Amino acid sequence: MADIRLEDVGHSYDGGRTWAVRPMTWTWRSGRAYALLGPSGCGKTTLLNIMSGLITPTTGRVWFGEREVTSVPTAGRNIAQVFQFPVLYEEMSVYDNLAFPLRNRRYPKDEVDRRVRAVSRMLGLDAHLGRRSRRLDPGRQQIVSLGRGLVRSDVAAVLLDEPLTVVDPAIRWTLRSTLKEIHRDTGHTLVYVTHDQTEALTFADEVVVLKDGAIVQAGEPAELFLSPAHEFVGHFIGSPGMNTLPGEVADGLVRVGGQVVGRADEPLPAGPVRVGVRPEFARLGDGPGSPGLPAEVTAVDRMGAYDLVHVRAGGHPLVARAEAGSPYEPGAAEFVRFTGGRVFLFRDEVRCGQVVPLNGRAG
Ligand SMILES: Nc1ncnc2c1ncn2[C@@H]1O[C@H](COP(=O)(O)OP(=O)(O)OP(=O)(O)O)[C@@H](O)[C@H]1O
Repeated sequence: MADIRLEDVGHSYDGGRTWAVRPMTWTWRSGRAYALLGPSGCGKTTLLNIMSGLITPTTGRVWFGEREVTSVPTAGRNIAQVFQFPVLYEEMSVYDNLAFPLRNRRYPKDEVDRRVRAVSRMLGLDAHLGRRSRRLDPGRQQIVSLGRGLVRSDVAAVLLDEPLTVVDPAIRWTLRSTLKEIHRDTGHTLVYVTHDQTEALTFADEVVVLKDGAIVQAGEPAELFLSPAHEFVGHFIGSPGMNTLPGEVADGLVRVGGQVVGRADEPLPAGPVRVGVRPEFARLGDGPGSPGLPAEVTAVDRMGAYDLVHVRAGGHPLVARAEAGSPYEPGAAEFVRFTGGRVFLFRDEVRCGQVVPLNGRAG
């Protein structure tokens, strides 16, 4: 297996008027499990199809290790692909469907049997191996398709395009951890397309966030949560997502609604900024001294495990997270303190700095 490298790769469906995938240079490292995460229409499937060879990109070159494959069709790329809906031979048994990709590559018979049974066991298909595939419900057929994608060990990559959509939500969690287990076992390079942050964060070693055809940030799940480099990542990841408040920087001070929140950690030209803080790092009740703002509670959502406290701070709505059963009630005046050194400044959606206490380090 080798890295898959996209060199200035972009794709337009309309002769260059708009880009479904904007020209990008990016490497999928061999053996890693990636989630390709983004909203509908951001270019995930197009990017996946460029890797698999279903689409020849409008610009740029695709490399599998030292081999350029830009114009090589799918069959010549040694890729396994799993789609949103089942793709299998309905008249064949589940066993034969799983064995098909191996027999096709002339794996020895006992190796075929060993691999089919290993994948079947992990995906919970043992009781169905002898059944004709068309007799299975669509969810289980999709699990067989997943098995077909994972059964070979010698593929350049396994590309999965929203593979669990038709699977019963109750078993999606189990399947995601099974996929991780299979990944650990085989060391495949996996690229898993999803628009669901939970799916991405629970599955991947690395999450690649795509917006409007461009990668805006890639990193481990914790990094995307704790240190969003782009406003979109702050909003799209987290539940609820990051608060963003319109603010101003002048002489190193950051203000929201005319109130000083804190100081910018590095020199920034004066002008508007957006101040981003996740609900998890917005705490009520402590006095000034760290970055923060006076706030008035407007509503409290009692979520069971925790409370979400809605406030107006500096004239803008903001959500803070509190312990379950917190004492806050609508109308109460509080101070919302930004904790953990995780208040970020954004300009043109891109992070340009951080807010720190007026005198001292990030609080
Ligand atoms: N065959 C096509 N012809 C023209 N435009 C297309 C075609 N396929 C996709 N597009 C457009 O390209 C952009 C990216 O689409 P793509 O399907 O890659 O996004 P996606 O992130 O996978 O979306 P979804 O999650 O809805 O499948 C969208 O604006 C889409 O309308």
